[in-house]
Amino acid sequence: MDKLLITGGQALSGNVAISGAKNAALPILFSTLLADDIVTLTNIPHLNDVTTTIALLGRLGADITLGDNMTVEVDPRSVNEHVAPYELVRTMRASILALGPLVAKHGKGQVSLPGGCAIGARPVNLHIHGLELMGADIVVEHGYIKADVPGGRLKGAHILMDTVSVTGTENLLMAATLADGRTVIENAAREPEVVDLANCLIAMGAKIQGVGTSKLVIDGVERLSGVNYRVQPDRIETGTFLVAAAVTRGSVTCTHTDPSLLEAVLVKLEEAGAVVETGEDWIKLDMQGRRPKAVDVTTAPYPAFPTDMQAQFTVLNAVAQGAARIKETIFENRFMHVPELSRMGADISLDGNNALVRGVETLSGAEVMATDLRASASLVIAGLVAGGETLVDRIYHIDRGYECIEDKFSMLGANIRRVK
Ligand SMILES: CC(=O)N[C@H]1[C@@H](OP(=O)(O)OP(=O)(O)OC[C@H]2O[C@@H](n3ccc(=O)[nH]c3=O)[C@H](O)[C@@H]2O)O[C@H](CO)[C@@H](O)[C@@H]1O
Ligand SMILES: C=C(OP(=O)(O)O)C(=O)O
Repeated sequence: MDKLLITGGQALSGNVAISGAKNAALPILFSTLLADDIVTLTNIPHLNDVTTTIALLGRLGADITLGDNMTVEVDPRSVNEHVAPYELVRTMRASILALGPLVAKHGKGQVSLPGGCAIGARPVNLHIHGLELMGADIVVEHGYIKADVPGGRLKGAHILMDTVSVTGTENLLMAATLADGRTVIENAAREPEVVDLANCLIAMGAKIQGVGTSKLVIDGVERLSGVNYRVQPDRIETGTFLVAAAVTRGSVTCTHTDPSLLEAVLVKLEEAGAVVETGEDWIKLDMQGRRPKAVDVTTAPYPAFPTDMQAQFTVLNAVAQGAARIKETIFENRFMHVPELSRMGADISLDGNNALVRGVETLSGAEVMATDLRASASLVIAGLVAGGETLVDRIYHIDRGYECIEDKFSMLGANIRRVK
């Protein structure tokens, strides 16, 4: 199993090109199932989750061609299978996004219940309930969600989401594009990845109003066409590199990104003492050799501070001047990086969904275990600033969501390499 070996102590400096967004690429790849023609996607990141999604689309019968520079061409006309099997779904929760398109386009679909996940229970009741309101008959048995639409076509419905759910909104949005009549999704997620998906669907011919707001109004159409679509930059990868720059007291410019997607994160980095400059598609962070100041963080749905940046800010606070509180409001078990950071010398007390982090002068390198995607990223950042060597085990989590992470950090001057 691969591990990352990091010798800490270098201030990061230079430019890093940000990849396409994992959490936009995945729903957009699944949305190709809705089309009647070839969909060509660009800026698709080279990640394990993307490979899994492509394998899943292929298993359903789609014809997939990989081009240069991570261009993916999906021809969904050959789809003849409607079951997303456990062996593929278990590695990636986003597989649930096959359900809405299958049911909308083919009138039936079966998706294995995504397996247990490290950061919380993550039920899919909102996905199921929304599809039921649109007329699908759904049973959950033998570990599968089995959906069938009497008459073959979903009907428009009024759906009030109990909780803001990103993939829940995406699944129902995709389903509604081909339903008969109007669907209204209230309390919809406003995350940029939902917006990117909606824009792709609109380019395919979908009729969607309220994009980027908490009320989506979708008038179903008979068919969606093929399209050429470029996936937006990854705001979480961007934020991860910016925090790494801040923690190592360096100066890094993220290119090929979009500062407008990271407002809450940039505000917190400035509060921590970083000098942040932005252009249309770049962000430069300069710590000017100074130690960051501790910043309080509360995670919440977009446009508030993202849960996917919480672990990285835990590390920032762990080496900052002062103490700060981190409150996680989205997932009930998203502090698994804390015991590992404590083994590296961090001073963090946990109380339910609150962490009190008291900054220490230095962390010390240790063997640590990656437990989930962003927790893993936080351990890498900790390794970059710690004294001595850090060995991060179980980095298959990182490979789900960060493209060539060791190459990108190496180019910024980090001493990091992949070992077997
Ligand atoms: C592939 C993808 O895009 N993953 C992102 C997505 O995950 P994901 O879409 O799984 O997260 P959700 O937005 O659905 O989860 C938000 C909260 O709603 C709860 N919930 C969700 C659905 C449901 O049917 N019932 C229910 O109770 C969840 O347990 C959680 O407490 O949004 C999260 C929140 O921004 C991010 O951390 C993930 O990186
Ligand atoms: C939690 C994440 O992903 P997933 O929803 O795919 O587990 C993430 O991207 O941080």
